[in-house]
Amino acid sequence: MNILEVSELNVAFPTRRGLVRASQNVNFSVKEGEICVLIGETGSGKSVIGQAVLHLLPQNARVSGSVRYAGEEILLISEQKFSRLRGHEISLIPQNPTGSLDPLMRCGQQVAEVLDVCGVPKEEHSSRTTSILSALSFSDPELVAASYPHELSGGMRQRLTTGIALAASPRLLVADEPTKGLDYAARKRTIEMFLNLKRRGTDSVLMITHDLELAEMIADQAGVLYSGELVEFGPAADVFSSPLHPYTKGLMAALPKNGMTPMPGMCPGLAQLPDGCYFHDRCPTPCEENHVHPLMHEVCGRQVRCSRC
Ligand SMILES: Nc1ncnc2c1ncn2[C@@H]1O[C@H](COP(=O)(O)OP(=O)(O)OP(=O)(O)O)[C@@H](O)[C@H]1O
Ligand code: NI
Repeated sequence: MNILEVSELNVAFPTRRGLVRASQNVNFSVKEGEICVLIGETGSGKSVIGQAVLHLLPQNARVSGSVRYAGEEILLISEQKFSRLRGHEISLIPQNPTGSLDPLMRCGQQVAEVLDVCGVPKEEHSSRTTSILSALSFSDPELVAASYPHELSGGMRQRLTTGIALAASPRLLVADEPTKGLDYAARKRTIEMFLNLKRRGTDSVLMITHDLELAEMIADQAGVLYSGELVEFGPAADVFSSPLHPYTKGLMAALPKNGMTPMPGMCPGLAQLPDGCYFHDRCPTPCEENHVHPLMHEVCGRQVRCSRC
């Protein structure tokens, strides 16, 4: 069953430079128990998709299309209706863990507070908190539960906010750049934590990240965004091992294990997008005719937006 279905999602921002088309006709879905990762360069429109799913887009955003959660349309429903889903059904791992923690409350209590709201009996709070913290790769979960946020490192705080998001047993977890700004050790722990979730196999996750190594390790499905559009979407193992779109090929070639070959050029401005292929100017194998904008089509069980594929 699909826990999340995004169809024909369009998000645009009116600006002085013109209409910034941050998300264009985006289509993808996430199955229950699956980890779906969206990758792409800065400004390609990854976070905007997460914000649309979580009703976190700014007021001035022009939004159209459909986002279905467990079969129910949620994109343009009232904030009052959406607030019943937020936290319990759909939970966000915030980018800034420090701002989302209460500095005066012990970490275990902050997890237990969520358990309480979700109706978990008081006598189970302590054992449930310990098991949640263990799943997050904390070597001493009891000690973490008894600590205050300032006593933890940045990486530990990041994992704790994930624990708080998981405590409500949400059916869908959205994580935007969970390894951003973490040092080597903290990033390693965070990756371990997501690998634990993957092994558990019950959590549905939409992850947005620049971290291609993390994406490759944990994703079941991967979507590649370029200039606000998906250019490739399909099983992550295939996308990483045999990319089809020339942009995906360029991203993979830039990975350290593949020789770190940088991709030349820049993506076009989202307020002045060309009519044809957005990747045309950077493409190592551009098509001769570039009048028609390529559509997503199926190739080898994947969706690809390239007229040469
Ligand atoms: N409120 C806004 N007003 C105008 N433009 C915006 C607004 N929010 C986002 N954008 C633009 O939309 C585009 C997509 O932004 P988004 O944050 O989704 O990119 P991203 O892929 O998540 O990038 P990063 O990897 O840097 O986080 C960017 O060009 C951004 O400048
Ligand atoms: Ni982002």
